[in-house]
Amino acid sequence: MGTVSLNDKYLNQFIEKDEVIAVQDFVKAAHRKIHEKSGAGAEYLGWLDWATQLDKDEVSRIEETAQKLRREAEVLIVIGIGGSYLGAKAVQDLLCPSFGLNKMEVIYAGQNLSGRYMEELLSFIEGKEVALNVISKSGTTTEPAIAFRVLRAWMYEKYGEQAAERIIVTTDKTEGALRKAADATGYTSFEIPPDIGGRYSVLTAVGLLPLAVAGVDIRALVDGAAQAEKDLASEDLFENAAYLYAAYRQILNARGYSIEVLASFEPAMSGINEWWKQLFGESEGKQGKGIFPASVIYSTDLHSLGQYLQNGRRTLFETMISFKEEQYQSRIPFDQENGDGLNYLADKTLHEVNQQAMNATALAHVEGGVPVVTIEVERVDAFHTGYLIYFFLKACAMSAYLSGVNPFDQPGVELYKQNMFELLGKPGYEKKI
Ligand SMILES: O=P(O)(O)OC[C@H]1O[C@H](O)[C@H](O)[C@@H](O)[C@@H]1O
Repeated sequence: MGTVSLNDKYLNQFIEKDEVIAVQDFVKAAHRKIHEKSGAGAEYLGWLDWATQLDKDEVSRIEETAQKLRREAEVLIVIGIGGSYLGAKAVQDLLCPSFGLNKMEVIYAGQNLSGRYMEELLSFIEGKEVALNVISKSGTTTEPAIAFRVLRAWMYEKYGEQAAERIIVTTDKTEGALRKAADATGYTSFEIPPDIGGRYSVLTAVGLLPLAVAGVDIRALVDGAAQAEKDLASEDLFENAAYLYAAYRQILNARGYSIEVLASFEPAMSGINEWWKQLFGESEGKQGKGIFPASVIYSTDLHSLGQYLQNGRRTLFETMISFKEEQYQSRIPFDQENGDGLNYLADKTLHEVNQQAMNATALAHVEGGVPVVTIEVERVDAFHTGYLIYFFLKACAMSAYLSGVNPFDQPGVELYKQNMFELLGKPGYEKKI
């Protein structure tokens, strides 16, 4: 079965093979850091073989809980921020129908502090059967904690003590306020492994429970990641597409291409774009280094940011995601009048036209001085999505180590929190502003 591969035909005029060969030794050294767990942040490498090690009983428990929630609720509100929601939302966006065909709605809260968002969400759930899945590894993040407080009050108002049956907690095994709440109230709970950081956690209960509720085949998702784990285990970057992608990124970065634009021709990829931005942005953006992760959805953005990509500052490179298989057969009809002049496309599928839009865009951008690398994904399904996720996790760890930073911490996220606590008068935070 074809899976996920790298196509570098548009890169050849930007990168010589010798340059790639020259980074091979660095890749091997970073590979050892990952596989021998000897690099910075090595205590967060639990994701590396998670998919093959995952306890199948835990998957069954997730599926049973999901079935119960699907029976008892019409809406699941997933409360979380960053790595505690982006992965589930990404996979849901990609695999579930775009237009409300799902019987069970899975929606998100706690990823912002907008009063408007909360008010509209509360009106939306009025009169509906609701369940909550509150997700926070630390159990102390302010945004989801506030959302949980508001929504938990709503749940107890509606269901009384029975509300506890409809609240699922996903958090650390022993630490944090959420773990205490789960232990004290008897909420059903799932553990986030201590050796898997938030942005690497989509294949744990963090992502799997909401996705199972949304109707995603979570076993196939995990199987895809397990396949990638096997396929992407070589230290040789010519045999490991994730490492080759990481090497290309760093070679380009060293030449001043410091912005990477992840481009898809499939609107359902917008969630993956956001997940990918957190993964690479938090992993690499430190010590004054890092490739800035940006994203576009085409054709939409060909008619807005496309101009910049074509003719703006030449500091960006583009990573295009292409889905090879034609899974949807929507065709352009023949029209007798041909008033719009589109009969030359009659009987072609939208997929065919979209593929040509992609080829045309890549050619144009290369001509405009933008290096383009393509990640080809065989088809859109749970298996290939799991594979793609693991591909990016492994590439990200490699790329961060190649640039000399710890892929698994995010020290810079703390400063705004400190300032916010000071401004809001949180006990224990001295005024410096
Ligand atoms: O799961 P939590 O502990 O609530 O953390 C949620 C998010 O918090 C911060 O934003 C971190 O920078 C992220 O890496 C993390 O994913």
